[in-house]
Amino acid sequence: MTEVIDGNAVATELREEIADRVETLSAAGVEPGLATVLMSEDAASETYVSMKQRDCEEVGMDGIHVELDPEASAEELYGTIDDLNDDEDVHGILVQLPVPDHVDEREVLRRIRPEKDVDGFHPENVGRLVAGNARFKPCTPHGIQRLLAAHDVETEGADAVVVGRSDIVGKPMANLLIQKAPGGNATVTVCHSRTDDLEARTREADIVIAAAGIPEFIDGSMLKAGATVIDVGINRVESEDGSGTELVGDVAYESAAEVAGAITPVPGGVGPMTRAMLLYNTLKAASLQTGVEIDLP
Ligand SMILES: Nc1nc2c(c(=O)[nH]1)N[C@@H](CN(C=O)c1ccc(C(=O)N[C@@H](CCC(=O)O)C(=O)O)cc1)CN2
Repeated sequence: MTEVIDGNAVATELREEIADRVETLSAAGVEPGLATVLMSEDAASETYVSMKQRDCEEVGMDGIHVELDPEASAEELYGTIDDLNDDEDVHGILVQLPVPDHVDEREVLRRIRPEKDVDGFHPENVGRLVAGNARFKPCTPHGIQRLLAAHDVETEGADAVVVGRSDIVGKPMANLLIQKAPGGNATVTVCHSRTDDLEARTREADIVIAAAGIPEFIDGSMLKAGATVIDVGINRVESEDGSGTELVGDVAYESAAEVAGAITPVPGGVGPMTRAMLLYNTLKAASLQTGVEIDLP
């Protein structure tokens, strides 16, 4: 029987533990604050940001939301980041990606103070992660590590294939999986659009992380029997009956579930964990910035 890895369930448990730590900080006079910045009219980005704000409310964090016109200048966005960097009540800053083409994304990520960079995308935080001394692990790969642990999927000695090499998921995921640390010690292959014979690699893998951004790219014929399959894709496509749109992952779920030992659904798999790890990083940021120690969950 294929095990369904329920991200909503694991995220709910983690949120409860985070809410408990928020109370501890609050008793010490610290209210963790997360600022989200949206410079886009993309419906998906708007949804993700409002979900993040709702999550803050649920765990008792202070959610601050700034919305900028997508036509506004890059300088206006940089000014907003500078103000949030200087605001003592803001412990974490997240600029929802992607930003408009006229804005230099690298400059945006460099501009956020590394201590408030709860995405873990600032070059200093990327360097720390690669060196095995992460301040903030990027939310999606960290969430995947937590999901694997929650379902007792052993990474040590496992052959893992990461399909996708983005800065947000593929690269940090591969880095976390090779680290000499719990949730690491895997042998990792990173595949991408120029990889020859992708199937030959995925068929050898104990763990497949699909983060290519291509709807239903990985199917059952590409998997080893019993493999753990983690689907990072969130693609909105026309529904088969033509009645509207639906969300599908990078994995063809039905066909993959016939072969896999364990698999994440879309929605309800990796997405909720990405958001839960953002709360985790904000909690950690608040603790580090104020010197109030807590037991991170
Ligand atoms: N600054 C950042 N921007 C973006 C990131 C990021 O980590 N930091 N990641 C992605 C999108 N993303 C986070 O913002 C994200 C995507 C999806 C979900 C989620 O909860 N998905 C739900 C379904 C939601 C729906 O109904 O549409 C699920 O999978 O169950 C959370 C976060 C790009 N940008």
